[in-house]
Amino acid sequence: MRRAPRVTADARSTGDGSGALRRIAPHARRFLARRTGVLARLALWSLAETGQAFLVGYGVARAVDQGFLAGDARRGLLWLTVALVAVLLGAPVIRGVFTELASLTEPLRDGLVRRAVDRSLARAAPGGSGGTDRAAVSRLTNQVEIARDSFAGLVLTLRSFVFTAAGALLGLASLHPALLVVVLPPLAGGLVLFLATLRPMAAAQRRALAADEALGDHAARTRAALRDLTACGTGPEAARCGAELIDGAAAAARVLAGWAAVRTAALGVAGHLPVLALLLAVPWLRGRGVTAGALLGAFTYLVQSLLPALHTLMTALGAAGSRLLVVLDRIIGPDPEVDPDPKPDPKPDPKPDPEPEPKAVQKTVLTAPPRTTVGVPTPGARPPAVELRAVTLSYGARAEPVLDALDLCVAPGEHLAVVGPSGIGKSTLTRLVAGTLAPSGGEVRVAGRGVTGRAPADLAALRVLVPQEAYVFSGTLCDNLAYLRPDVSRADLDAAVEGLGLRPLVKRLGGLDAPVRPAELSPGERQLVALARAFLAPAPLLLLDEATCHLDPAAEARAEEALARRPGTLLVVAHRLSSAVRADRVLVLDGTEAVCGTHAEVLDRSPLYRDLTGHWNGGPARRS
Ligand SMILES: Nc1ncnc2c1ncn2[C@@H]1O[C@H](COP(=O)(O)OP(=O)(O)OP(=O)(O)O)[C@@H](O)[C@H]1O
Repeated sequence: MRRAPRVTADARSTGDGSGALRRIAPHARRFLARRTGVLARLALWSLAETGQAFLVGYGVARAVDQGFLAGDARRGLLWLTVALVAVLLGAPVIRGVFTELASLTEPLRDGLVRRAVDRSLARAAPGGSGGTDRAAVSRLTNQVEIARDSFAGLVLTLRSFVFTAAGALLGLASLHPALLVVVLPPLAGGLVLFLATLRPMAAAQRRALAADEALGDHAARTRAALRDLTACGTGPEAARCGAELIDGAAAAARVLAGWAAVRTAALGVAGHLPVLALLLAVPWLRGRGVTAGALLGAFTYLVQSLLPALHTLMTALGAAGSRLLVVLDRIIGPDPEVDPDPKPDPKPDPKPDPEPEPKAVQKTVLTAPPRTTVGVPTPGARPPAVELRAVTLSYGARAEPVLDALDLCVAPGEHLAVVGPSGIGKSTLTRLVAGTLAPSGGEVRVAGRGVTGRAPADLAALRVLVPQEAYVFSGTLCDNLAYLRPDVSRADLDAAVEGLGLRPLVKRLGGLDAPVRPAELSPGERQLVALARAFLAPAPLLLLDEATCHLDPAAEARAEEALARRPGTLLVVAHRLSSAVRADRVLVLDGTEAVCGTHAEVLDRSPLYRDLTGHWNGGPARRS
């Protein structure tokens, strides 16, 4: 997998925009990669803006030099008409741009709403972190709209700035290269000054949003508990707490306003200095043969094209850009409900990066610990239970890979937990190992045999995959349990029932030979049946893809321990910390960097794992 520079887990909490950027970037790349057609059409419309920007200044310069100053008023008017037509052409161009823009912003809005609803439901559902997700209302309404509007504004202005600036700078160069020498330095200086304010501004924006959500949450809680507060006489305390939150929100808004003022100052410098520089440099430019028309054209470029585009860009990037980053991070990034504003970890990262790999080989090699195997199996030794060699998986020809050059080696008998944020590729990995999905590149081997293209019956002999939604068919309970091993003995069946904790269900149904009506089983019971069926399967490798998500922690622990005791290898997509802690090793997928090791090792090496454990614990992560 590609290695990214190490970013500490607290980058998000300290409000550092780079942490949010790192989390958002893969999603953004995937989103844009799926819309190359729209982007190409936008670029085509925008090219017209380049021509328009070029013609406006060029027309004015030629009108003066070749027309009015040369005594040819007709020619002058003709060039001015060219400039005027260029301005008027802006209307159909903007119409085309807006038509394409909707194809970018509406899917973004729909995706964010889906994500916010999913997260809220996951929190509220049994097995989720529980509680009412009050901030969801803010995310679903206010924040999604902010994201859509900010994104639209950003695309509009970024695109307009790039294409207009290209046209204007081309025009300046075509009038006289010396004009660029005068105009470019103050312009670039202003831009750099402005860019320096972006990070602190994003941090201030994040704190303002967090304060806003905390206030909303407090108001909702207080309203719900009004009777109790009055009965217990703790109303004044709740009011004091509310007042503190209001003060905090006001302070955050003031800091934000302060940065907005600094940004406006930077905008003033960048917006006016080039004009001033051009005025001061007139004698020098005249000495270099710059004509009066070229000077007038240059002023037209500055006043008409470059500076308005720069002004809009700065306003959009400063306000919409930082707002978009912060809002997207709150909707897509780690659940902000868990840890709205944790304190930064005062301790420096105790360990440096593990031995860095040569830059040319940008992949992560994750081998089993030496006690079980070495990277390359020795002749005669048992092959690894699972082996991934430079495995890459993209769901589309031009889609960003979900897994990128991943190497992994799991020893026979090992228990590996796979963790990572939602949508990172955990199910994709299990499907690749199960052989139901072919990699775009690289090789997947189970027990030393390639799985790609293998017949279903052969695959069934190698592995069992238990997905989140367990399948139970009509028949007897015994039929269901013995499905993958029809010749199973009664003693083994009993061992599976005991081990997996199925006894209460067997009793309720009236014995192993009682008929099962799948609709009458709870999701947890269905999962237990599927797990017991996998427990009895002869295949040496067991793949559980969140297959215990409907079980309570105790039932999950009992089932996983039984499955780990079974001879064979266990690969579990974990959705609770306890599930990862039970495993021999944990594989953390985070899109740009995969880390594998024991729970303690990955806790130390992976900031994402620390974040996840913090989330699972219902509070900030602790180092063990
Ligand atoms: N059949 C598919 N076609 C296109 N994209 C897909 C397909 N299946 C998964 N994806 C995408 O691949 C990425 C990884 O998905 P995957 O289901 O492997 O993630 P995950 O880590 O298991 O997520 P979760 O924990 O939410 O189940 C996601 O962006 C998902 O939208």
